Amino acid sequence: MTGTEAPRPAIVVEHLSKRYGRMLALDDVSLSVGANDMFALLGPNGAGKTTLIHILCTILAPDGGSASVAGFDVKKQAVKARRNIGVVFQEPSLDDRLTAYENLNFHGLVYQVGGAERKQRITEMLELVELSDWRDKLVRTFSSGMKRRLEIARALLHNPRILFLDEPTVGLDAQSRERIWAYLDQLRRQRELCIVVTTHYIEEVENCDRVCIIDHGKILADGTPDALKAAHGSELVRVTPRDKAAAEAIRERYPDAKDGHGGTLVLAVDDVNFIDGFLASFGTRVSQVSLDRPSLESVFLSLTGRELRDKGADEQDRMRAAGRRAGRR
Ligand SMILES: Nc1ncnc2c1ncn2[C@@H]1O[C@H](COP(=O)(O)OP(=O)(O)OP(=O)(O)O)[C@@H](O)[C@H]1O
Repeated sequence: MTGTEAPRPAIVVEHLSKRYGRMLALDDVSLSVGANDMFALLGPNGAGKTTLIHILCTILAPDGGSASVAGFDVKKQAVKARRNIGVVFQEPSLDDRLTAYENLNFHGLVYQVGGAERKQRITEMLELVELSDWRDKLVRTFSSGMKRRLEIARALLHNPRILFLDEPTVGLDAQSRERIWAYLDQLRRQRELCIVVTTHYIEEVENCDRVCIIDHGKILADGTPDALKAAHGSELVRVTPRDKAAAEAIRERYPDAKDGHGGTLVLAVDDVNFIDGFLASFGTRVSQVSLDRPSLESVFLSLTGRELRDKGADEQDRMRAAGRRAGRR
């Protein structure tokens, strides 16, 4: 590459579509991701994130459009594309009966990483995810967070150019989630690596280079967190009505009020005097009022008309985590 050439994107997606029967899971999706980008796909359950990741990982064929990863077409050059990617799937895929080392070693063998290099990479990757002391322990003795970390180590073992992580932190406690993001940050500082991560935890994507908001199989917005906030964000006032009648009265006065989580109502405001006016009318009929600065949450709300973290998503998280625990038994 000469100094004047633009770097090649790691991922290029053009007019991609995918159906499951009558359900259009991806609807004319186009995007491109830079070689060293941390790119987040943000959307609620069922938005189409996993479908997109599965197509990019070559395990699902699109119905229309095209996609390439690391310059290789996912349909026509699937094997080459696969060599350049590492994947952490939503569902755990380690062999519980093997040790951490054995899981990584097996992966290295499958990807034909040579003996000496394999050993060195295993040591490095275990260090990265702080599991060196657990190298020879059976994976079934690991916590969910440790398993996720080991899966990240495994996905990186063959030195991929692109790392896909499908909801890597779902069902994990706050501390484990933070650690996973810390490893991803560290990785990007060490080497050129494109990281594509799906999540429905809005607070996790604030530090990504780019965020792509997806819902019902369509991309609604794509940009840096700051650009998205500038273009679509507004201040949000979140109120908790004391009772049903209060909620109805607020809705009547503010027909654009959206349902927030925990029975709250969310109002997008652009008038600095809004709260004074609101409290004058409803101060005695609400138990709580809070003001959120423009955030990705408000971006999501203004683009989709609802909040991302709804009760259903929380419930699904709990069920998934419970399912994983049951799977371990
Ligand atoms: N194998 C399948 N057969 C039928 N419908 C499917 C299949 N896989 C996904 N879907 C449907 O396609 C839509 C997109 O699903 P997808 O899993 O890609 O979404 P997602 O954003 O990853 O959500 P989640 O976070 O719940 O995984 C959903 O409505 C889902 O129910």
